[in-house]
Amino acid sequence: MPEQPELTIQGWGDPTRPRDATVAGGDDGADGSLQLAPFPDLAEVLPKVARKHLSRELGWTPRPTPPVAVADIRLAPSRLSEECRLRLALLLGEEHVRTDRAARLRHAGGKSYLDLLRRREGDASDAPDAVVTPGSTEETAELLALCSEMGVVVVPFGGGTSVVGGLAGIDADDRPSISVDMGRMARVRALDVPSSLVTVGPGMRGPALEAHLERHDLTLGHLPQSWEFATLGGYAATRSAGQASTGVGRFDDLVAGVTMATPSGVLELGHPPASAAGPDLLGLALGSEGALGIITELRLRVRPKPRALEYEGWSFRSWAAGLAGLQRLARHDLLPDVVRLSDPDETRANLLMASGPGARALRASLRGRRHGQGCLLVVGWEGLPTLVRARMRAAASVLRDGGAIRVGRRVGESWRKHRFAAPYTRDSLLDAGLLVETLETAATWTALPAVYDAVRKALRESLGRGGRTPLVMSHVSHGYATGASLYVTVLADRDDALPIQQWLSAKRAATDALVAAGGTLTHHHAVGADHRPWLEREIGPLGVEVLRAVKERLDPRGICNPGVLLPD
Ligand SMILES: Cc1cc2nc3c(=O)[nH]c(=O)nc-3n(C[C@H](O)[C@H](O)[C@H](O)COP(=O)(O)OP(=O)(O)OC[C@H]3O[C@@H](n4cnc5c(N)ncnc54)[C@H](O)[C@@H]3O)c2cc1C
Repeated sequence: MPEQPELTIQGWGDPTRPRDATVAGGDDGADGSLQLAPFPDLAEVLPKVARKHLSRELGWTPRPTPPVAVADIRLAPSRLSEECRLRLALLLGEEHVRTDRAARLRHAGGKSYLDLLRRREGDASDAPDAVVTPGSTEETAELLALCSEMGVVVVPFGGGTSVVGGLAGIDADDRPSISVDMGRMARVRALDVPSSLVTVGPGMRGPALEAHLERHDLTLGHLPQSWEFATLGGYAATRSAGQASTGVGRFDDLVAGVTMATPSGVLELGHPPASAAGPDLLGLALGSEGALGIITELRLRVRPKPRALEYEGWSFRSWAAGLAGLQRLARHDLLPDVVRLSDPDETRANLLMASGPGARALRASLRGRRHGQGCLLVVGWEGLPTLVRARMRAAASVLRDGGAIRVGRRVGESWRKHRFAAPYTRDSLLDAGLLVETLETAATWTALPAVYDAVRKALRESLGRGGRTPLVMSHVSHGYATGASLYVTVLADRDDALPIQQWLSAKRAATDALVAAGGTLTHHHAVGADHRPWLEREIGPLGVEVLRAVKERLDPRGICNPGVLLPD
C-alpha cells in the first residue's frame, strides 16, 4: 500500500496525525475500524468575530452534528468472486489485492461535500469490492486486459481527492468494481536537467516530487489546494489547475507526455519539445478521468526554483473595478503568477477570519480609505529577482490606474501561509451543522460578470428555501489573456432532514445558470459523475459521439471508470 500519508475517511487530513484519527486494522483482514478523534472545535479554527458574522449572515446557530464512528460505517460484502480474486492475486501478488474493510473504506469515493455527507452518515455503498496496487505499466496493462475479460469495472485511484464523484464507481450493469491505487508507482524515474523534463510514476504526490526536485534547484510549481494528498496522475486525469497556474500554467501545460495503459494496449503520447505529427493525442489522456485507461507514467516540464517570491495584497473599491483591473493586467501581459481577487462577500469573511491587532488595523484602514466594502486582491510573483521587481513595478502602475490601493505584504504572506488550511476548517464547519461546498467555472472577460451574477442568484434562490440565507463567496482564481476562472464557496444552514437533496438542487440550479450564462462546465475539477449530464451542452452531441467512439476502441467492454465523463 502507499507509503505516503493517507487521507482520513470522513474529512481532510492525515489519519496518523493525532488530530485526525488513529488507524487500526490492515492486511490481516481485521475489520479495519478507525478510531476517530473529533475534528477541532469551531472555536479553535474561527475567531469569535467570524463565528458571529457567520451566525448573523446565515441565521444559523452552531449545533453538534458529528460523524458516525468509522466502525459503524455500513459496507456491503465484497462482490468479487473468489476466482477473480485469485486471478488478480496471481497477476499482482497476494499482498497487492485487498478485500478487507479498511482498504475498501479508504477507497470509497472522493472528498466532495456529498462524499463527506455520505461517509459522515455511515454510508459507504460506493466502496469498491477490492483494492489492487499494480507496480508497473506492464502489470497495469495486463490487469486491464484481465478485468476486461472477467467483466470487472476498474476505477483508477490517485489521492482520492476528487470533488466531482470521479471515484463513485457507478456502473449501469452493476458489475463488481475494483479500485486501482497507483500508490506503488510513486517514484521519480528519470530527471533530464538540460531538457527540464522529469519522468514520474502517477501515484507520486506534489510534496514528494518537490522535495526531489529541490535537490536540483528545480520545481514543478503545481500547487492546488489538495496538494498534500492529490497525485500527479490524478492531476493529469482531471486537468487540474494549481494556485500559481496563472504563471506556471495549468497541469495540462506541464505535461510533455504520458504513458497510458488501456484494455486494448499501451499508448505513448506526447513528443517533447513539439511535434506536428497530426492531432496531438496527448489531449486524449488529459482529462480522461480513468474512462479511457490508466496513466502509468508522466513526463513533466520543470523549471528553476524561483529565487524571489513576492506576495502582496491590493484592494479595489468594487468587484467591477477589480475585474477591470485584472483585465487590464491581462491585456498588457502583466498578470502575476498567483491571482486571487475576492468579491465583497469573500473579502469581508476573510478579513473577519484574520485575527490579531494587524487584522484589526487593516480593517480600520480599509474602512478609513472607503474600501470597507471592497475587494481584496492577492497577487504573487515568483522568479528571478530583477524580473519579479520589474513585473511588480509595471503591474503596480496598472493597478493604481484602475483605482486599486496597495495593502501590503502581510496580506499576501498570510494568504501564502494558510493556502492549504481551508479543507481542515471545512470539517469543523460540517461538524457544526453547516453545508459547505465549492464550485468553479471560467468565462471570457466579457461573459464573466453575467456568469458571476447568474451563479449567485441560482444558489441564493435554491438554498434560500425554507427561510435560510446562504452565504455565497467568490473569487477569481486564475487569469488568462481571454478571461478568468471563478471559484465559488457556499455556506448555508444544513437541512438535516434532506441534506443531500438540498445540495443536489442547488448544484443543479447553479450549473444550469453558469452554463446558460456562458461559463464552462468546469475549469479544473473535471466532469466526474456529477457534471456528466451537462457535457453535451459543453461539447455538443457530435463531440460526445467522438469521445464515445474513442472509448469503444480503447475499452470495448466498457470497464474503465464507466460512471464518469460520458453521459448515459
Ligand atoms: C480540499 C480540496 C481542494 C482541491 N483543490 C483543487 C485545486 O486547487 N485545483 C484543482 O485542480 N483541483 C482541486 N481539487 C480537486 C482534486 O484535488 C483534483 O481533481 C485532483 O487532480 C485529483 O487528484 P487525485 O490524485 O486525488 O485523483 P483522484 O481523486 O484519486 O481521481 C480523480 C479522477 O482521476 C482518475 N484517475 C486518478 N488517477 C488516475 C490515473 N493514474 N490514470 C487515469 N485516471 C486516474 C480517477 O479515476 C478519478 O476519476 C481539490 C479537492 C479537494 C478535496
